[in-house]
Amino acid sequence: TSENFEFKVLATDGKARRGEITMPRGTIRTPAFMPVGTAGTVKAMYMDQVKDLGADIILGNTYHLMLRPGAERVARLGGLHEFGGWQGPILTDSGGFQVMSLAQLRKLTEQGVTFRSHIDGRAYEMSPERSIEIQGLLDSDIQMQLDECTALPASFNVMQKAMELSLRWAERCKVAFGDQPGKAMFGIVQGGDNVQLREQSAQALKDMDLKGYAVGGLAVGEPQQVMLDMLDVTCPILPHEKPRYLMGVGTPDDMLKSVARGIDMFDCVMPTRAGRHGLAFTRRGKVNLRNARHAEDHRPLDEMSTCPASSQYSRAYLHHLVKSNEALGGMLLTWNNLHYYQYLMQGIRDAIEAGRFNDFFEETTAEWAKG
Ligand SMILES: CNc1nc2cc3c(cc2[nH]1)N=C(N)NC3
Repeated sequence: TSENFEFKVLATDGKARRGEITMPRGTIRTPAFMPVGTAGTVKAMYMDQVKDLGADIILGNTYHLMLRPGAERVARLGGLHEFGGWQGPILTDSGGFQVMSLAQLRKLTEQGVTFRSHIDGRAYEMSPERSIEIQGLLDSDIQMQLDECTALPASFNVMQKAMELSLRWAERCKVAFGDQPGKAMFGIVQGGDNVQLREQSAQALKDMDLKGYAVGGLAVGEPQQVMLDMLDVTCPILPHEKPRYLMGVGTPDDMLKSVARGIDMFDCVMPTRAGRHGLAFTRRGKVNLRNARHAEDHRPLDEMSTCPASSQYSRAYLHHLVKSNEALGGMLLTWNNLHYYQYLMQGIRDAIEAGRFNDFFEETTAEWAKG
């Protein structure tokens, strides 16, 4: 660990990077997958399990936590780490995306966004300054700028206005964040699916000399190739020696292809949400435990896995739990899925170090097809 925020690229293989971020609360091995802990909990998991399966950092959401239990309340209770029992680094999203996707009666101006809570309809306003203030009250280690997320498809003009507003908000967040050595504030590249806007956004954020850079406004329903094309444009402009975080991504396939284009950090609700809905990610592809074909299949999901959820329960039992909507079903599949995601990230990190990422990519995708 270090009293500062330091990112080092330890090895490269093509555009793929193996690195590490050292911070006071711990070291983040990259490429990294961050389990989503939206409301201060990784749903259906104990934090000890999350740690044991290899996660170095988790994600929390400003939007959800400011509505409930409230940022000032979390601060009075010692901050998010103390509150939820996660002692490693926490990255918090700024609320930009969640306000646009969850809140009601949103009104966006240069100053910020006003909205009503999707929980109880109470009115709130969120400015870049307030978002950074909330993330500070949560004692977040990596804080995201407040940005305007446009849904795709959108007109050039809409994407341009949102990208330019997000740049002005990045400046205001940088000022509001100030100088906090052991913490970081990341900018977010916007620009929709437009090459020029993406280039402008990345270049302008690079000139702000921030500690890290997220690529946002993607994984909002656009085809995977559009997302990958935007990475091909954005990553080469971003500074080599700063971490790159692709927000909201993604499936194992998304992550392999994004690592190949220079991405270092990921977060996605896929493994946890899919787990609660009966979908298992395994080294041999996806397994839908709702399917009747598992009803008398005594094999575990993956007998070779070191995760008990994957090796010590039959598919038949998991099928029964899922069909019966038993709490244990979501618990075991969430555990399996997060374990698989960390197993995949470990394989990616090892492969880059060994200079064999392309081979790993081929082997891994071929194994998924085996089923
Ligand atoms: C699930 N897809 C997804 N795309 C995102 C894009 C963004 C984000 C969160 C996301 N999640 N948070 C932001 N503050 N901005 C961009």
